Amino acid sequence: MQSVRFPRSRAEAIACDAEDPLAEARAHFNLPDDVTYLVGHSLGPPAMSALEALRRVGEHDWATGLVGSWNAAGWIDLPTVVGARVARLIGVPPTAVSVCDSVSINLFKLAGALLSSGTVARRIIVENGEFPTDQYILERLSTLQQADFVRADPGAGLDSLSGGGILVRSLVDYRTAAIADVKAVEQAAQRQGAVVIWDLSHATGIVDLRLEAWGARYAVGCSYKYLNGGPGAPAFLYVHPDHVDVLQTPLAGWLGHARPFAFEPTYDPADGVSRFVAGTPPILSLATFNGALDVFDGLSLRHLHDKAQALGDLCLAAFDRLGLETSSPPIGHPRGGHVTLRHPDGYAISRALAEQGYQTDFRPRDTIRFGMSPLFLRYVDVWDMSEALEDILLTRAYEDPRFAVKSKVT
Ligand SMILES: Cc1ncc(COP(=O)(O)O)c(C=O)c1O
Ligand SMILES: Nc1c(O)cccc1C(=O)C[C@H](N)C(=O)O
Repeated sequence: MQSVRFPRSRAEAIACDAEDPLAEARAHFNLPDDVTYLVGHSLGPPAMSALEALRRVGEHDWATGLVGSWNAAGWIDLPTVVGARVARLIGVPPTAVSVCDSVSINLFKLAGALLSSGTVARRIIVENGEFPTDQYILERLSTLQQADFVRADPGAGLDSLSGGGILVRSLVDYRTAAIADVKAVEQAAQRQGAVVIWDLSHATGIVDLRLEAWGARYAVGCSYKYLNGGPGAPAFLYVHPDHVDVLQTPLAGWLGHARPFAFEPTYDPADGVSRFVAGTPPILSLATFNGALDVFDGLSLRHLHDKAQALGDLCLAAFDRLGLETSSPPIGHPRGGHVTLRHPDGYAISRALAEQGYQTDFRPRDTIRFGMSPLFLRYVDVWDMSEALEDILLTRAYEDPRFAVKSKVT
């Protein structure tokens, strides 16, 4: 599976970088010299092409083109134009994706539309341990729509599907980076007359997704992690074209209307997944995200995933050597783009690492996440980080009281 050697020394790590078929992608980014960025699983850094798009949309399209840019710069079509680019990365037809709103809102719209479609039992199943917004949004939606809400144990969502319903599942777990077997879950769900909405937030741009081939019909996901769309960039929503016509979004906004500029008093849904665009898109963010996607042109998701996997294995080997515990799939086993380290002093250790320029993040109660974004991270970065980690643990530098003070965003 991996096209790279496993480095056993710093020199070998440097040699791996020299042979890396993705090495040139790093030149698309302009990261600060004193930072090793291991948080691409939370907020991807800006590619130069994203910053250029942001400048262009602000200084040219908005400043000069003014309102005419809705037509001249194609703003009005951006949700579907950018959607087609995302579609390639998740393995679905180009017309099957709209870029709009946040993951939270897209989940609400999609699950709400399915609940009222009459095509599936009025029951939503979410596993405990799913990303909190998924749990909150779906529980509230169930209350609003008077549907059953079922909380399943982690990994047991499928067991709750007899009788049908809507299972919401992350393709890559936000804590452990474990990857779901989409094809198997879809087959099991479809056997029971149930449907699955996939949350692709931690999967898009890092896993070689083939959603259509795997039988997946519905998904949502964000753009600001491995796709590097920028903070607050709009999310996306996928519905397979064979299943979209029966869906009515509960947020029937004018830009999801078949003829928005006819200004008709009653709602008539647009064709296809465009009906899920509710109100005016955040054009500055959407254009920036469009620019960010240039980096993926001509790149193979397979290569990206293989490199993330190899970097993660290197990191896990260091944890092993240091006697540290992980909750991520072990060396050689498929996982998403990050690896975890579990330690009772996890927060303080992540702060101590940050002070040396190694940025990671922390999730309660004891988990540090190390993002392995393959577009800009080098083998030598992971090697050096593991040496810094070893030093922090040996000297107990993390016990400095400064590192106990929690910041608002961790
Ligand atoms: C799996 C998952 N779903 C949803 C979200 C949140 O989505 P949003 O803030 O776009 O609603 C995140 C991260 O923020 C996430 O990791
Ligand atoms: N979406 C975020 C935000 O608005 C602020 C800070 C972090 C985030 C994140 O992306 C968290 C992330 N989804 C996670 O996996 O924890």
